[in-house]
Amino acid sequence: MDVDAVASKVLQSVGGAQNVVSSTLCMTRLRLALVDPDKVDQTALFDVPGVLGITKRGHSGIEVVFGPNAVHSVYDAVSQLCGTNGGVDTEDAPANQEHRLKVSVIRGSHGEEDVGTLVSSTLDADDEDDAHDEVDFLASLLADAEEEEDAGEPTGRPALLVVNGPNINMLGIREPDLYGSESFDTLLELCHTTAHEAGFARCTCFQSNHEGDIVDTIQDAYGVFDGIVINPAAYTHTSVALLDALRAVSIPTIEVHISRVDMREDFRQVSYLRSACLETIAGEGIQGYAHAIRSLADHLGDAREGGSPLTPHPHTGRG
Ligand SMILES: O=C1C[C@@](O)(C(=O)O)C[C@@H](O)[C@@H]1O
Repeated sequence: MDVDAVASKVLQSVGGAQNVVSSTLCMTRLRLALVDPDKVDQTALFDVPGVLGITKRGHSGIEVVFGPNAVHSVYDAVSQLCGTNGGVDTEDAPANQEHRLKVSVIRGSHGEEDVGTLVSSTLDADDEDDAHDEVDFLASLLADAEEEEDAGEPTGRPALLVVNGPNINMLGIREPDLYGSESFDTLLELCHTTAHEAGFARCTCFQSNHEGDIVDTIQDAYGVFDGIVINPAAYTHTSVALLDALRAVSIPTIEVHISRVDMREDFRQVSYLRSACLETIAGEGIQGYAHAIRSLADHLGDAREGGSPLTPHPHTGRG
């Protein structure tokens, strides 16, 4: 990944360096506070190599998820282009910069010794198996980003958008008895890994606590993404606007819920979006997203084999 190019594309997509008030980073995300949030071109941001997801923050903040490896170098490059040093959220930032440089080494060299040492000192994994899984995941993200960047032309494989509604970013903290103890970042990793394995060329994850932002994202997906997996969260039970947005773009969509909504309060039994979705998957924890992604891949594959046209894809030429 050419980090300078990535940083410059990120800045262009958010309205230029002059639109950035401050940049900070945490373990996996670049956090930008903006002068004018309307200048963000979300579609362009989704297209930046290495971007795993986007989360809106309040009125004028945006978080761009790069994963624990790439985020540091992108942050440095962004800070340089903005002429700021930004700041580090010390709560969850790694202890020192040496570690992140080591992480980038694993992409090329998979010498067991290097990896073991590297991981035990950087990723805080509980045991060696976890550490190796984590390394494999990081390496696969880098490989994906590079593959996309190098290809620079249509792959013929579909692009996936994963949308999460309000409070899903609180996974792991939020009512763990209902939603499990895995974090939102773990969910993002799962979506990326599964999408890659299922044959998607690209997987972009978006989360917002605001209904209008989700409507905008679904509209912007038209002509850009071939399939959507959505957990509308509480908007499931209230939002005609999200239903209309899905109908407007008519992109094949699967609805997913972490908990068993059908066994909960009466008001959760209603889904305004269900009629615009191919399928609803509920009660499988975060693995429900993996199920939904695989099912969507099957559907898109069947649609192609059966000769039914996928959504036109003027942007990338896919579909
Ligand atoms: O926020 C959520 C999460 C949810 O969509 C689920 O994933 O189980 C179920 C919704 O009722 C709730 O408002």
